[in-house]
Order: sequence, then C-alpha cells, then structure tokens
Amino acid sequence: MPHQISPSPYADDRECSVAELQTISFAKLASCDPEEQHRLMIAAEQDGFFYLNISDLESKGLWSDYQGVLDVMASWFETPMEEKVKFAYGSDVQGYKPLGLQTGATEKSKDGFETLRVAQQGLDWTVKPLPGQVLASKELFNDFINKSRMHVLSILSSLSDATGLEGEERYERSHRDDGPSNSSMTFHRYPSRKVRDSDNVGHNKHTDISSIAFLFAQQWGLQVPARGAQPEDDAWDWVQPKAGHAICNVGDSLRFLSGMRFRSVLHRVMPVAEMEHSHRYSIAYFCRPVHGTMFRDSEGRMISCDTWFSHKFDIYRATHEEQRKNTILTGGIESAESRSRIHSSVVV
Ligand SMILES: O=C(O)CCC(=O)C(=O)O
Ligand SMILES: [Fe+2]
Repeated sequence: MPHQISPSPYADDRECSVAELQTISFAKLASCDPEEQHRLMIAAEQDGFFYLNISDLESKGLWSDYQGVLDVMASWFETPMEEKVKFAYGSDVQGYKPLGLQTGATEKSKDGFETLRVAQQGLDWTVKPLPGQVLASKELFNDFINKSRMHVLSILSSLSDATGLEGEERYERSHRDDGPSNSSMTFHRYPSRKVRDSDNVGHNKHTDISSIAFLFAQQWGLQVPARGAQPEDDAWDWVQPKAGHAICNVGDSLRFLSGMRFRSVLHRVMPVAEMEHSHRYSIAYFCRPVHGTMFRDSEGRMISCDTWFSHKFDIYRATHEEQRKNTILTGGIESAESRSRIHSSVVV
C-alpha cells in the first residue's frame, strides 16, 4: 500500500486541474465557533464538497485509527476470492460486494472496485457476520466508526445552528443515535491494473444517498465536474488527497432534507497512474437518516429515506442506458446551472 501521496494522478508532468475546496476545522466546529459554522454552511450551499481538518486533539485520534483499519482491510482484501464471497450477502449495508456489479465510469464498462460494508451495529451482527480479521480488531473498528459518526453529527448540528433550525427540525434529530438507519462504513479497494480486467473502470458518476459522506482517501482518483462545464463536455477536476483531512460531501438525503438548499454534488472515481501497479483504497462513512425520515426527492415525490435508498441502489446496478431515464442516479443535478460551483486551479 502506498504510504505517500503521489504528486499527480498522471504518470507524466501533464497539467492537472484540481478542485479548490474549502477547509473546515473540526476543532472549531466542536467548540461551536459561529464563524466556522457559517463557513461550513456556505461550503455546503455552494460547493457541496469540503475538507475537514481532523488532525487536532478534538478528533480523538481518528486519523491514526484510520491508518490502523486501513492496514487490516488491505490485508483482508488479499484473501482468496472463495473466502471473500462467503461474506457477499447481497446487502447494501453489510458484507462484501465483488467487482463489477455496478456500472463503471466509462460507457459500457463495469465498476472497478470491491467493497466491504459494516452496518450500524454491524460488528455485533450474528446474522451476516463480518470476517474474522475485522472482528479480531473489533475495538479499533468500533472506535473508528464511533469517532467518524461523532464528526458527522457535529457537522450536522453545526449546519442546524448556522441555518437557525430548532427542535425536531434540527438535522441531528433525524440522525439520532437511538434510531436505526442504513448508515454504513464502507471499505473500498480498486484493484491495480495488473489484477483487474480492462472493462472494470473506477466508479461511475453519481451523487451519494447519504446525508453526509465522510471519506478517507490518500490516493488520487476522485473527481467532481469542472465549474461551468456542460454535461456533454465531460470535463472533470481532481480532488487532491490531503493528509490529516477527511473529504466530506453532502449527499441526496441532506439535500432533500434542506429543501434543496445544500448541494449534493456529482462525483466519480477514475483509474490513475499509480493504479498500474498499486491498488487504490478509500473508506467512506455514509451517515443516513433514521428509518422513516421523509423528504421530497428530485422527482418531486414525498418519499421515505429508506425508499430513496433502495431506488438508488437499484439504479447504481442498472445499465448506463437505464440510468439515463430518470434523475435518480444524479439526484437531478445534471443541468449545468445546478452542477458544481467549485473553483479549480491548475497544478503541474
Ligand atoms: O473511492 C472514492 O474516493 C469515492 C467513493 C464514492 O464516491 C462512494 O463510495 O460513493
Ligand atoms: Fe460517492
């Protein structure tokens, strides 16, 4: 596993257009700093993506937990396929998803990633149990999930403060700890070019189902649409990996809960030069509302978050052609006007 961030997604010294994301301080959010809450609100409204600095003491060692779980997962992904498929339960919140079950990032391709998912309380499940290697490090995984969740809930409560929400309207109320939900910690491995077929290509463009996706990625690959680009331009900017920072983005559930105020931005993952010889790893904690939470979706329907969740997973698995027939894959944000407003800069 590479331990240093590559200087560029490319093998040569070609220019690379990078999304200019705001950086929000978790330490300041934890102390309810109104200015930081305001900066977060603007980032959620305008960009939909931002970095969260999690290197301060207030983050309680989350970054080092991340490195610990990454080591366990990198070793588990090396186990033979016959072993891994024993955990393929067909669930979208718990267990293994092999390569190629969804569409890939280019027309006609299949996805190029495998995933192990851990549901809320999933470490304790006796039905659909997790692999022994994960359970042997249960305390580490528990800490990692709880701390990630604590960070996301702080983001949600800061957004409630910044937008003046009270009582049951507050975003953390629809994500309370005592309510069951489809929240899930997901570990992705994008196998290197040496061990995957050429028609397994990255992760197709999509918006996330979740309220907030909280991503750990120390390798290039993630992209957002270039500012002002038309869908047919197919122009994308890279999201630069940054040590000590989570990459956070608003997903459909928070976009809908906020009455379309916050921006759920399209993104995708493309294979990069490093993946000719190394696997790419990313970990995402998808925080989703408690079961039964209602909102109006991009098709104008009042719908529960659970129904949206299952429609969305069906469409992730549909063909590219099927995906184009409605607004579910992209949450209705394909038009140039409502796409990313993130500025970009060019690095060489
Ligand atoms: O692998 C990544 O960097 C992003 C993955 C992603 O977008 C997702 O799982 O929804
Ligand atoms: Fe995503």
